[in-house]
Amino acid sequence: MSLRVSLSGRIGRSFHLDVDFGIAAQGVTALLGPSGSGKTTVLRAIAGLERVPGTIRFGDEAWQDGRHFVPAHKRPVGYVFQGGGLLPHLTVGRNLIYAARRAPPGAFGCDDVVARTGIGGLMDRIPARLSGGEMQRASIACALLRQPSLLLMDEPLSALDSEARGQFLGHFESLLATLPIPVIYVTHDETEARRLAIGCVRMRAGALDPGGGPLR
Ligand SMILES: Nc1ncnc2c1ncn2[C@@H]1O[C@H](COP(=O)(O)OP(=O)(O)OP(=O)(O)O)[C@@H](O)[C@H]1O
Repeated sequence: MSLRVSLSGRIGRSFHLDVDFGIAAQGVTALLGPSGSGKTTVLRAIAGLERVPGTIRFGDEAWQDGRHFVPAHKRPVGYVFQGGGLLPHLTVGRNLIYAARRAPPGAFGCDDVVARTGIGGLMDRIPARLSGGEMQRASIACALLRQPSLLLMDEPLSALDSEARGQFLGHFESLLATLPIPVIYVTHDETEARRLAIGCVRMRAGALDPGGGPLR
């Protein structure tokens, strides 16, 4: 299902967000822009974690409009944060069970998700014993087991050094390309966006960047 986002309002004392864009029903869309341009705020608004005036529609459902605001826990959204989002006291396997137990029935089976993310050998590890790349793969697995209809990723590779990032990008490329749901991938790295995404939304200072153009 496609997503339509139209938001306009002030965040805090001085930041004004004003965006209007749609993304395709499938594939990866990069949300690109310099630091402080409002990318995370847009992602948080889509997830229902931030209230910004405007409308957000997913397929024929209104997640927010002038009258309704669907709370975060009722939006079928998976969210992968910069440093991962695993519960630190649980092993990877227990994190997966925890994520799956709280989810509705859906398209992503446990074996399929473990195979896609390549984390079969990590089940008994606690998050503190994972590398940055392993942490991100396990976080993606947890996000998918929550059976999202839309996956949001906020600079998932930013905590990795450049060597790990290079190694991980290839794996990530095939993982994201085969997901049957739309993905919004926040980054300020044009190369990363070009490798992973089929389209992009560019932001600058809280608005869409009119001079941004397509991925290059
Ligand atoms: N809850 C808030 N209260 C006040 N200001 C906020 C809030 N959330 C974000 N901001 C401000 O909004 C602006 C955009 O922040 P945001 O994190 O969305 O940018 P970003 O493009 O994701 O940046 P980065 O790439 O550095 O993560 C910043 O100036 C930030 O200080």
